Amino acid sequence: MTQTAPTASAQTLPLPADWRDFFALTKPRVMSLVIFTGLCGLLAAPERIDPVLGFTAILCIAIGAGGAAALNQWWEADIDAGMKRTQGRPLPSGRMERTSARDFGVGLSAASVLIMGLAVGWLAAAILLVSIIYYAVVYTIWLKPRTPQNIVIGGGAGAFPPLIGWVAATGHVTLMPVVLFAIIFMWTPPHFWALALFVQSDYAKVGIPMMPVVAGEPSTRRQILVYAALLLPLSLVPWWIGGTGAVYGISAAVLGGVFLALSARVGLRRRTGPDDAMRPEKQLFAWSILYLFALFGALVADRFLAL
Ligand code: HEM
Ligand SMILES: CC(C)=CCC/C(C)=C/CC/C(C)=C/COP(=O)(O)OP(=O)(O)O
Repeated sequence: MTQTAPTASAQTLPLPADWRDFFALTKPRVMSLVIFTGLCGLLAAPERIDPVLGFTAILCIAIGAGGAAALNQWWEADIDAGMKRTQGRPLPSGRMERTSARDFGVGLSAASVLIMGLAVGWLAAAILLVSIIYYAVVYTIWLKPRTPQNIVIGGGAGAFPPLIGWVAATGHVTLMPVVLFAIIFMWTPPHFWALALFVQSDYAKVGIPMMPVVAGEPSTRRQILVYAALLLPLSLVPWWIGGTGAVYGISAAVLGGVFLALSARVGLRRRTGPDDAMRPEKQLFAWSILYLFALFGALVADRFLAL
C-alpha cells in the first residue's frame, strides 16, 4: 500500500465559526429570561446598589449563564445532532470545533465568577459558581441522561438568578430571595414538560429519559397540573409574608390563575390520535415564558410603586 502525503482537506481547514456562532452557544433567547429574573431580584431587593455595580452583577449573570450554556452544548453535541430542534446549533452543524465551545464555556464561566467576586461580592460569586456547576455538570452530565426527574431536580439551576441578583444588592440571603428561587423551581416542570409533550419523539430518538418518554403522556399531564397548582399559592407567599404589596399579589393571583387554567386544559386532556394538534401544550409553553416575565416584572413594579 502506498502512503499519500496529507493534502489540505476539509478536516484540516479551520471551521467557519464566527461571532454569531459563539453568541448562539450562549442560548441567548433562553438566557434573556434568566437575565431578566436576575435583574428583577436585584431591583426588588430592599437595598440600593450602585448602578455600575448593579450593571456589572447582571453582566456577570449573563456571562455565567452563557458560559454554562456553551458547556452544556459542548457536552451534548452528539445528542443535539440527533434532534431536529437542536441539529442546527454550531457544534452539530459542523461550524465549530468542540474544543472551541469548551474553552469558550470555561472562559466565560471563570470570568463571570471572578469579576462578580472582585467587583460585587464573593457571596454572589459563590452562588453564581454553584448555579453554573449545577447547570453544566449536575443537570447536563449527571441528571439529564439518567432520570425523568432531571427537570425537577435540575430546575434548581435556572432558579438561582434572582437570588444572585438579590445577594449582589444586599450581600446576604433572606427569606424573600429563597421564595423567588422556589417559585422558579416550581415553575420549571410545567414550563419544560409542556414543550417535552410536543417534542417527545425527538428525546426518545436520542435516549434522553424525559418524563413523557418514560412515564407516559397521561402521567406527565397530571404532574404538570400538580406543579401548576402548587405554583399558584407559592407565588403569593411574597405578598403573605409582607415582602411585597397588592400590585404584586393581585398580579400573581391573576397570572397564576391563567397558568393553572392552561395547565388544567393540558393536564385533563386526552389526546385523540397521532394527528392531534398539540395546541394547548404549545400555548402553555408560550404562557409559561410570558408568565415569568410578567410575574417578575410585577415584583419590580410593586417595589417602585411602594417607594
Ligand atoms: C432545567 C430547566 C429547564 C429546561 C430543561 C428548559 C428547557 C427549555 C427548552 C428545551 C427550550 C426550547 C428552546 C430551545 O430550543 O433552545 C426552552 C425555552 C425557553 N426557556 Fe427553558 N428550560 C428550563 C428552565 C428555564 C428557565 C429557568 C428559564 C428562565 C428563567 C427558561 C427560559 C426559557 C425561555 C425564555 C425559552 C424560550 C426561548 C425561545 O424563544 O426560543 N427556561 N426551555
Ligand atoms: C446563572 C446560570 C448558570 C443560570 C442557569 C440558567 C438556566 C436557565 C439553566 C437551565 C435551563 C435550560 C436552558 C435548560 C435547557 O435545557 P437543556 O439544556 O436540556 O435543553 P436543550 O435540549 O435545548 O439542550
